[in-house]
Amino acid sequence: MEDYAVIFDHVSKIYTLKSNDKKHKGKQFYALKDVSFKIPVGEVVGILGTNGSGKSTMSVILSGISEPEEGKITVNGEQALIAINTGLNQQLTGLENIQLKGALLGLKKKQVQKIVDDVIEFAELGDFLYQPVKKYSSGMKSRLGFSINLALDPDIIVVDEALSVGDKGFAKKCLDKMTELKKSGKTIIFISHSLPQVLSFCDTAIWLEGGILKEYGEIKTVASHYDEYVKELNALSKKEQKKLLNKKFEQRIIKEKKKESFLNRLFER
Ligand SMILES: Nc1ncnc2c1ncn2[C@@H]1O[C@H](COP(=O)(O)OP(=O)(O)OP(=O)(O)O)[C@@H](O)[C@H]1O
Repeated sequence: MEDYAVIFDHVSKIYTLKSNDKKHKGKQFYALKDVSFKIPVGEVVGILGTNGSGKSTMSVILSGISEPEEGKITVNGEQALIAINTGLNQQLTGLENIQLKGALLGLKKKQVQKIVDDVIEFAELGDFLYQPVKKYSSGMKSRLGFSINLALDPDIIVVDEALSVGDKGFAKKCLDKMTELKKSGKTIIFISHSLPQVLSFCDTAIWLEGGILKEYGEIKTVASHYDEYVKELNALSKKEQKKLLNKKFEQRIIKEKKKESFLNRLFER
């Protein structure tokens, strides 16, 4: 088991629909349904899937922010999520955010100072480090979040679209850093809408569709199947696409339990 960084064993995540449509509002549905896989230590895995397929849900579960309703997750090592929205406190300055994170993790003063030094060097925020985060651009927030989480030196790194914001120069710097971490044997789970980025960076891929795991395997194979699927989907008219997606979504809604019939109860006895 130690050979695996992450094990998902029949994991399901259930959300309540917030939709305005009266038919479904308040009903529960599967954001992830019965997902099982094992990620070996040191593997770099891409998560692929169209909009709403469950990628971000997977990232919050993988990083321990949210718990699944069904199934079991085993994580061997410290994990960290690097995302656009990294849960930074908007009222606090960049520096105070680092200190807060350090305090929450129970780090010593020296360890916190090391993180501050690393962030100053990597995030290139200059004097903004002493400004409230609410004054930051989205690129700056992502730089701060990325740098803090990297400075914590986690064993398992979950990257959720964070590399797609900010300027090209910083995105390249992040990608270089990720490549360095990949070489050092870290387990990386990479969520991105960009198929070329996933293809060039990952060893394997998990393809999610409608909350279900469609495929997990060698990157080139999964990426080509996914690409074929997206092309087929895009070839449909907008009306057909909508109809298909609605139909697929209906299948994720949890139907209310049917009332146990008198006959069923009779036969169970
Ligand atoms: N907190 C929440 N409460 C209710 N529904 C949610 C919540 N978070 C996500 N969802 C819904 O769960 C489904 C899966 O969403 P998720 O964000 O995981 O998909 P995704 O693959 O990351 O999509 P995208 O590529 O558009 O970011 C979607 O239908 C989404 O609307």
